[in-house]
Amino acid sequence: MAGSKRVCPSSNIIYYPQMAPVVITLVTDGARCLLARQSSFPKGLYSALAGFCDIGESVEEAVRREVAEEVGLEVESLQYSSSQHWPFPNSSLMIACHATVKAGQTEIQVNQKELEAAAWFSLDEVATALLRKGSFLQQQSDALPLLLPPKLAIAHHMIKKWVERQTCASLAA
Ligand SMILES: NC(=O)C1=CN([C@@H]2O[C@H](COP(=O)(O)OP(=O)(O)OC[C@H]3O[C@@H](n4cnc5c(N)ncnc54)[C@H](O)[C@@H]3O)[C@@H](O)[C@H]2O)C=CC1
Repeated sequence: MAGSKRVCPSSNIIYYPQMAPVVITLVTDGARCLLARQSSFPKGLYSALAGFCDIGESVEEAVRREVAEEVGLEVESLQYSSSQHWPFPNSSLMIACHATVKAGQTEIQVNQKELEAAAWFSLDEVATALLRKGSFLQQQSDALPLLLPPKLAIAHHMIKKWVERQTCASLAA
């Protein structure tokens, strides 16, 4: 039988492990993709938009709400991509989606409470950053090159998939 649990010996109440669903969305306007950073990220690092699902929300509703809340954009269409267990902060199920916004409605309004910065990046910029093997800790100068999440993160794979789709080519794993 699948599933872990603990039973309280005095009350017999069963406790099951908790896992929080998180949507992570790579937004594109067709030609560019939108990446964002929090002030806690290593210098130069940008990632896809992530946020915990609220109680009662579907994945689709969570994606639309997070994109609107964090960067003020309206999702036109979205597509589930893949998922990943993520142990931080205490077990999340990362649900990765690709989303598009309308070509004429791309002006970003960064929610400063949640993000330090967000910007559109071209295919060239992102493809070059994917090939970069820099260490986050070595970033000292103010003129920082774009850095992307490491291969263990689902965000990396979403960004790589987007580049592959745009170029119709497979990139090295
Ligand atoms: N695997 C990957 O590629 C990536 C994973 N992540 C993960 O996604 C999660 C969400 O990302 P962010 O919104 O940027 O995180 P965050 O750390 O900025 O969390 C935002 C806020 O959500 C609230 N929250 C709501 N439900 C929560 C819960 N069940 N557990 C903890 N906090 C909860 C808290 O108040 C927290 O301050 C984080 O755990 C982060 O590590 C984020 C980006 C990439």
